[in-house]
Amino acid sequence: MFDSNIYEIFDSLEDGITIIDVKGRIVFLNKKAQKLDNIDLNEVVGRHVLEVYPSLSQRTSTLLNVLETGNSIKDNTQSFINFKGEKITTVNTTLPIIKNDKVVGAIEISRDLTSVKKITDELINLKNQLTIKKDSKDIERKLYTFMDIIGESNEILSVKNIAIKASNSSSPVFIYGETGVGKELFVQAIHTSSSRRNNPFIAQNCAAVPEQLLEGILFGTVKGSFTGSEDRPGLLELADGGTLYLDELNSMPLSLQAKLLRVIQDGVIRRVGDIKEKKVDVRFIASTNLHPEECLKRGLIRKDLYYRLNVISIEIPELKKRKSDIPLLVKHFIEKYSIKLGKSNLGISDDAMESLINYSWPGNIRELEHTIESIMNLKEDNLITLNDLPEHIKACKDFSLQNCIEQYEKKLIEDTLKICDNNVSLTAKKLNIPRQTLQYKIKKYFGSNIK
Ligand SMILES: Nc1ncnc2c1ncn2[C@@H]1O[C@H](COP(=O)(O)OP(=O)(O)OP(=O)(O)O)[C@@H](O)[C@H]1O
Repeated sequence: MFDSNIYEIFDSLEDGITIIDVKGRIVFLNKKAQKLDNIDLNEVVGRHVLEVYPSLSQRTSTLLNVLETGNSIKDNTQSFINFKGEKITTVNTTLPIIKNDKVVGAIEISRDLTSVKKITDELINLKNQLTIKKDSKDIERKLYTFMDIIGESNEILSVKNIAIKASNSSSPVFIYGETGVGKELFVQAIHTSSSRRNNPFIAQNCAAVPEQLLEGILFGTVKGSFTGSEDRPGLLELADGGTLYLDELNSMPLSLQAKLLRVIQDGVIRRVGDIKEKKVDVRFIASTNLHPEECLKRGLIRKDLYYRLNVISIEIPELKKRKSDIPLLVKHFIEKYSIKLGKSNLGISDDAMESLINYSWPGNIRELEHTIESIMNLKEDNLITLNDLPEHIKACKDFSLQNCIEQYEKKLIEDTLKICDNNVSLTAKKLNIPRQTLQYKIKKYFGSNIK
């Protein structure tokens, strides 16, 4: 049917390839397809598809369907038990082979999603267990509250303010913020402060699972909705009464976004392949780490869905735009990992802190947390110094003369105040400067007035 060297190319592919002729007889299975089905090409070549795969019928075989209609079938999820008894899940695209305007066969390309499907099934089971056992003490999942959000900058306080208001309602929320800024932290805090706090909180990253499986994960499936499917609730059902957080919404296929919009508007869901509808009461929170305008411009998010979700809008600023929070966060993570690693609470030198403040943190708070964690794992003494920092952060120390003089001045004032028992007049006398000048410098360096 094809040039002989194309079969060699097919054999080198990661996807399974199955080819049948116009009579439905197997012409070729590449190596991956033989592995998926646990079948030897020599045993099946020339035999009819239904003879080789007795669990299929004229109606359910996509290859025979395509042969009959001449139309291709795209992204069809299929789960089946192969000849070794293994459960295999593939996503298939089946195309007619046309010569001189006539269908002379069909080709099926199968992407192996077995391991991904296994992981997503386990994930749903786990989320299911968490929701079912929400009242039992033995499986208590600690969700974040507003108390866990560290930061006193105006930027973070105004975001917190909006989020606290959001927790008083059940309206949808749309959150935008770069990766690692704390979106999920805020979402959890909104849930735990809301009236839904005793009901499920479920988070799903839309980019973490293949598009073809996402619909089943969200909406659930019924037996027979696709080959090998099972009766299983989706996350929308599991989140009933609670909050569903959809992270990286821009990775959700547009067709699924349309179905989601219907759920938000009508409050009813239908499992994949089901005819019955079910009422659900879910609070929706969605987020993206790409600016919403950009998502709309690139057509990654449906406009109608965006406007429906953006009832309460929250934008979490990057860490570099709220540098005054860095010292607090650093201290918080030092404390956190001191407890976790069973170490005494470490200190941090001024120049190390200065580099941490000056660095731009493209990975935001997650990067800062990992940096502190990794330093603390290696640390043997009690003070984090410039030398403990990774080179790219260390390089952020400000070596300008003005800064060096200021750092020296700060240290000198600190030491003299200590010697003088925090008596400002005595310290000023010792440093030979007017008392008011000293008071101004104390405020500048330490942010407080020492009497
Ligand atoms: N203000 C904060 N105070 C304390 N910890 C924080 C704060 N913001 C973020 N974190 C911590 O930083 C890490 C990353 O936060 P989170 O997962 O909420 O970020 P995200 O914006 O949802 O990231 P992504 O977009 O990659 O999903 C978490 O360990 C979280 O606890």
